[in-house]
Amino acid sequence: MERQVLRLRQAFRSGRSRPLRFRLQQLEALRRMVQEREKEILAAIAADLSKSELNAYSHEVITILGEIDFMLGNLPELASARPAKKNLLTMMDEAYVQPEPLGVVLIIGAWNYPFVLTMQPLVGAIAAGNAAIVKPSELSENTAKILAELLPQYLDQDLYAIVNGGIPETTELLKQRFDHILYTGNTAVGKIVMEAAAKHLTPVTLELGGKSPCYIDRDCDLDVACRRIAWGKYMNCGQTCIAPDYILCEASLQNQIVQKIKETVKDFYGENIKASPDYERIINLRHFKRLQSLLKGQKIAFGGEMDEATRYLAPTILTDVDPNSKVMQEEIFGPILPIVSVKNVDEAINFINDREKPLALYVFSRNNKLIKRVIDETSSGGVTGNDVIMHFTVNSLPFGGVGASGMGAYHGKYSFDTFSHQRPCLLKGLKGESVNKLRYPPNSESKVSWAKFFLLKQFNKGRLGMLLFVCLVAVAAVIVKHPVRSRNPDSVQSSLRDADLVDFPVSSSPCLGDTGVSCQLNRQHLEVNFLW
Ligand SMILES: NC(=O)C1=CN([C@@H]2O[C@H](COP(=O)(O)OP(=O)(O)OC[C@H]3O[C@@H](n4cnc5c(N)ncnc54)[C@H](O)[C@@H]3O)[C@@H](O)[C@H]2O)C=CC1
Ligand SMILES: CC(C)=CCC/C(C)=C/CC/C(C)=C/C(=O)O
Repeated sequence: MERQVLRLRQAFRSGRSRPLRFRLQQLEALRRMVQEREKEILAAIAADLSKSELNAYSHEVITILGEIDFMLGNLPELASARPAKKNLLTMMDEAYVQPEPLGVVLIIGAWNYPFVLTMQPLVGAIAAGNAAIVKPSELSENTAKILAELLPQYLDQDLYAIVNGGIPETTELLKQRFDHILYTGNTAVGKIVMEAAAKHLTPVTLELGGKSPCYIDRDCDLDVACRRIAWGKYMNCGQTCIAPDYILCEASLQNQIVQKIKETVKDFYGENIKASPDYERIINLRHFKRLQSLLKGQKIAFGGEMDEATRYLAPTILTDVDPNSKVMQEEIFGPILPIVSVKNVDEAINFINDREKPLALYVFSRNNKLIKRVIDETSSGGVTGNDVIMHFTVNSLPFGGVGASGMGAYHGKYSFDTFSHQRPCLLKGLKGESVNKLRYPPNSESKVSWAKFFLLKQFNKGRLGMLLFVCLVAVAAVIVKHPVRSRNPDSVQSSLRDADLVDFPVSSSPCLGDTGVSCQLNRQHLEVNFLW
């Protein structure tokens, strides 16, 4: 492992991954890989999650193609330096923020969307100019295998590597020094990753899980709400990090919701759900048994059928769920939908705030004010109002958790930023020492006042602004000097001590050219003396 990371680091040091042209070529190669090897990729995802190839395409491949296209279209702008605002002391200088790659990054993916959760971060890492190691989940072994086969055929092998294996391999990888780690998976392993990263002071993005609540208001189109919730809950057999985990609603709505979701499930998957190509299976026996145990002692209002041999668990709804029961203590990550009664929206808000911050929050209502209120009075990684999951698909929105549901974010521009360092650059010339005097020792009250004047003023108006500024100073000089002199010339003259004067090198202004003009500013009387 150590050697592999070293090899990538050497390739990164060579500077090969930095030029825009190279990054664009690699992203195009990745797109070619997805297009040319689509069949193999879809077959692998389908095998891992008992998913139809059509669903594998719409759940995973579309997102990656969209992300690559976004980067190809926006990379020149994302990677270019951005001019920064300046203060009076630096107005003659060049100030900008230059995004730069971090170095060698590690991407650890989860099994539930095994292609998108490894490839989408990789697109960001390549776009930002990094070298990267990708570690797919061992639980989605077919996708892990096909990625190990395909990535080296399309991408630069010295810069991008794939490591397959289980906990021992990941543990070994985590001992190495990386410049960033993006991990997707459960919270317990998230802590392991963060602890390992801390040893090298490596920054982390943690894409974790949690229980994403779904509040249904009394004033709502229940048909629409239930259809959308059923789609997001039972997609991928509930194994979606941002699936609505449970429903909060007034007790009077419970039976209608059960009825409407039941009808929707029939519309979606037919009478024989087991035979539907659109209904997936639980990833493995361990997760199947975990889900089975969550049903113990619960009132099953719908579903509940299961088949251990094929790891089939029917779309299920639990009613009158006790908030203290096991199913309400951990992320469900399966097709079980508990309904918990609350008296009103206030109780729903308190219920949410009494628990860890979730990865997603959903609110259904005709009343936009109520939706905004729930958003304002709670916290979550992301929110969709009157739908579920869909904020994930908008790549101009950052995707990530908060609190226990994670830290950092990615997708689109946010991926680029996650894998970049925003480097502040200030380029000064070697002239202007007369102004610099105010920061050189020995210090004085006067210099501090001038430093305040120069540093606390922003100046970003370009050459024309500069000219205007100089004119203003000149006008100020004329206006201030004459009236003050005529009122009390002695006090002005006596206050013109050396300590109060700062040379202002107008002559170094590019807009004035080398005129030899400079002026002295007197901080106490706003006096300007031109020295020709
Ligand atoms: N925020 C997000 O974008 C997403 C979050 N998730 C969350 O992920 C969870 C499901 O994924 P998991 O079952 O955790 O996936 P998993 O079992 O595939 O583990 C995730 C990764 O962690 C590694 N890993 C596992 N145990 C480890 C250990 N002891 N030390 C080091 N590395 C280890 C695995 O090799 C794998 O690459 C859910 O909680 C879900 O909500 C899932 C998808 C997306
Ligand atoms: C056709 C369509 C709008 C599909 C939506 C696909 C989608 C958003 C799937 C969820 C993706 C995902 C990676 C979830 C997760 O992180 O668990």
